[in-house]
Amino acid sequence: MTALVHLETAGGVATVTLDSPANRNALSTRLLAELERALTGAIGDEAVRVVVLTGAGPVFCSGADLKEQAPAGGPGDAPVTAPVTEALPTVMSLIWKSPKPVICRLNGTARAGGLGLVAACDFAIAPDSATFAFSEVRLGVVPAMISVTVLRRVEPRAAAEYFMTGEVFDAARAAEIGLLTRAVPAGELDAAVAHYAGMLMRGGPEALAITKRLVREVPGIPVEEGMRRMAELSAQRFTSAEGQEGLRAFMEKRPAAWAPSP
Ligand SMILES: C/C(=C\C(=O)SCCNC(=O)CCNC(=O)[C@H](O)C(C)(C)COP(=O)(O)OP(=O)(O)OC[C@H]1O[C@@H](n2cnc3c(N)ncnc32)[C@H](O)[C@@H]1OP(=O)(O)O)CC(=O)O
Repeated sequence: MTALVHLETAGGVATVTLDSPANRNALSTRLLAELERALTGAIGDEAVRVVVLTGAGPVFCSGADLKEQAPAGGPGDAPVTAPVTEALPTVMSLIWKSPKPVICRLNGTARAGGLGLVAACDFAIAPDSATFAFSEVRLGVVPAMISVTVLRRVEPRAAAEYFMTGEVFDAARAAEIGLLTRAVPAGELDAAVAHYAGMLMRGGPEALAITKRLVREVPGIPVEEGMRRMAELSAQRFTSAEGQEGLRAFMEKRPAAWAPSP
């Protein structure tokens, strides 16, 4: 059986590719299981500093596999199961909680569940020709699982507009509302991804993992408690082995020599 997800690692970057272009990389049970395995492998590999998630073909991801979810018959049939509801949250959580930064390299358009993956990633870069839609309501379902990641990236007015209308919007608008980090000309996509990956490689791996957690968690902490806890954390970091190496490298005018990723 041909794999639906590939994992390749080179120069500290693990690239995870959704490879089911015939159905536009729809999130089938099998694709999600392979995606979970590939991400777990990439995140757990101490040689990996940055994970890139991308897709093969013209579309990054068309969302839940609608053929797998579809009812088999007519009224009176057994209730339809929804396998995507077991696996998609697991995969989004893996990306969200990964101590390593995850860049989504959108090879093209994305819809619904695919946008849950996009929003789970720390960075998302797409060609300016890509289009987006939260098409769930038009199918009589809801953007429930993906709302957990999308509502942490997209500003509320835009989320209400696009969740409730299902309207298609372009990459420039997706960047404006916080769904994308950047929309770039298609020919500049790989250079943009390499640029971000290169910058991420320069940071201390532990510092990056902690900073990723801060971005997630600090907005939920009351201000006074946040001030106290972050001052403690900052003091710990200046005296940590990694912080000390960063400071020595600065004094000695050389690149820091980081230990492997946590
Ligand atoms: C997670 C939650 C909900 C969901 O995710 S619901 C999923 C909603 N997704 C959609 O509504 C997207 C449907 N697809 C499209 O709109 C288009 O295919 C596209 C992504 C815009 C790409 O258009 P393009 O013209 O490039 O391709 P085709 O439309 O000709 O499709 C080619 C081929 O692929 C099949 N296909 C496309 N999308 C899916 C899909 N999601 N599932 C299964 N199969 C799909 C399509 O049927 C064609 O197949 P043929 O056999 O060739 O006809 C809920 C929560 O958050 O809780």
